[in-house]
Amino acid sequence: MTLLRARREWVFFATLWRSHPGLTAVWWALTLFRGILPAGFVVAIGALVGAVVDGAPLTAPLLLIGVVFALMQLLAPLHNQIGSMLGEHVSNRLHDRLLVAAGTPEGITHLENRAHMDEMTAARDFDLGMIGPPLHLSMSIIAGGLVTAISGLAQAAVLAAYAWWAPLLVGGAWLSTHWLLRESSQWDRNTGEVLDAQRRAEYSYRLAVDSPAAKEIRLFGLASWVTDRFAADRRALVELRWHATRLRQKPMRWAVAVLTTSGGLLFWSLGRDAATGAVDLGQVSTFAYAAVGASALAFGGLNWALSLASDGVASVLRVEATMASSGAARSVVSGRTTAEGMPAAEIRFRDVTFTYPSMSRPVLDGLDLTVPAGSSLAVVGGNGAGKSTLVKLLCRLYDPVSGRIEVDGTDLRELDLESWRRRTSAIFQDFIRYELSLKDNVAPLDATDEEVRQALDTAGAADLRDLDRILSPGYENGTDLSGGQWQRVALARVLHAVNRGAGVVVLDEPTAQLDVRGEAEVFDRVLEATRGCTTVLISHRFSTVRRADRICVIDQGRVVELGSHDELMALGGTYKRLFELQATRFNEERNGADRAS
Ligand SMILES: Nc1ncnc2c1ncn2[C@@H]1O[C@H](COP(=O)(O)OP(=O)(O)OP(=O)(O)O)[C@@H](O)[C@H]1O
Repeated sequence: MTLLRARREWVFFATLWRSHPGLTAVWWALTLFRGILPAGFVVAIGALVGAVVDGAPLTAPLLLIGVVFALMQLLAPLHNQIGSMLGEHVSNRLHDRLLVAAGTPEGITHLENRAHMDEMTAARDFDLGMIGPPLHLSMSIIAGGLVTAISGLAQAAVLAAYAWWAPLLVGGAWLSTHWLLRESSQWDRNTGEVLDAQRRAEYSYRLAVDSPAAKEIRLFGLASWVTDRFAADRRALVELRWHATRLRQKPMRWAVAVLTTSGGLLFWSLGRDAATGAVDLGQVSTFAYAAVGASALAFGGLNWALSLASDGVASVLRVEATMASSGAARSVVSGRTTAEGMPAAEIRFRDVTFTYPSMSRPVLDGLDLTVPAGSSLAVVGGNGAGKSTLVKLLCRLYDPVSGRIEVDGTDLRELDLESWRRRTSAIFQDFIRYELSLKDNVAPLDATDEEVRQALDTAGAADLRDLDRILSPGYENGTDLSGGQWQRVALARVLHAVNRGAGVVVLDEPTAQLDVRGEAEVFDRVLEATRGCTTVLISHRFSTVRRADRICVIDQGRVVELGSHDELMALGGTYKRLFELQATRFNEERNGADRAS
């Protein structure tokens, strides 16, 4: 029983039941009923032939044949409909569980780790039709297989009325063919090869049909390249499945030989008994039809659709288990101390070292840094220096590998994560452009129109007034914004959180897409609105950076310079060099523009 319970198929059927017991009960009842109908049909045929031979009334057998025949025709579409509804229920339930499983871990490592991503790919695609039919369609293929199996068994049972050995002969042949062809009904879709092809196919598909990549794809003439990649990956998937589930020649020959021999023996015996009069003509008809019907078991029964569907369900459940137990996914664990009002004194990075799980070299390597509460700190450094990583640690999307981040002397890991995240607000370099209304883009959770407008005004987006307008041209009355407008909306999101009580503000390249005048104006307003907050600003624009109370330069995972703009200029180090380089460029460009005009 334990072995049975561990089987994917068992888990699949148990999931059906848990998703909708009522529909599952009806689906099983119809499966059973449709399965035994063919046995009723062969018995009715025998009764009709017997009545003709005996000259008995034909009404009852004819009526029976009519009823059975009508039921066989009517129940199939009804069964498919119920199976389809049940499939929808199950996939909705599994999608819900998958979203919860993926969204529950506090950190984001699980979404970046190869092993977890493999599991997520397998789980997420269970219903997308990328490698097999979606669940609502699979249900009728699975039902078809079960009906064939039950009908074969029922007709084999009818054969028991002829001879005790007849069902054993048919059953033995069936078991042999299934054993011989066992490889053809199985496909391990969770191999790295399959999952990579699946992920690539899905990605190529999205590149081709989603709008973000549309411009580049056209401009670089990549349309057919993307289509070809998609076609190749799909073909690879189909081929992988074909190789796994195709009927193999040698076992197939053996299966045919076994079936021919067992069928030959049965019909030879039936013919001999009919000739000697041991069985009458009606019985011969019944047993002959039953023998043919039972042999359908040989190739029918449980099929690849069940294997695929069970695999998909098992993947979702496995993801749940991984998310609940995996060290990587749960590495960020909430503490208990409330972060209300923090920081009152300072945030301090103490000897912090951090390495991404997929990398061998640390990004931050013994970094020490103190940010006084209520002050602003700008972080500068070359590309890949670790600036964004620093603020991701501050937001506790990851935890340091060693060292600690302290808020007023308390390790960040000891703070209640929810209250710390309420205290923190951030705009990341790759901020999200939600395909939602303007209001939801600024304040996805509850907020008054007035609050949203105020945040938009401060972020320099006062011209965006229609809060209900969806920011995607794909919707009725939807629209799109320019890059700079989007950035102002994302800034408004941060400012709204500040208005709601966030005291730590992370601004990762907040003005990269604003024009020069807009940048100065918006940034002044943002500084004003976040006065009193502890602000960490990352920017390559020194005109923005110099406004911060203090500036730190990061190199090789450590702070190499720290001080105010004037202090760092006086120091004459990296900051001064970078600042002057940018200022010279800016002046050259401006002079060029002046001369041109
Ligand atoms: N999720 C990740 N997984 C693995 N490596 C990562 C990840 N994110 C960043 N890195 C690597 O960490 C290093 C630091 O990245 P980070 O984004 O912190 O740099 P940055 O200083 O913000 O750079 P930029 O100025 O280009 O934005 C880079 O080498 C990058 O390749």
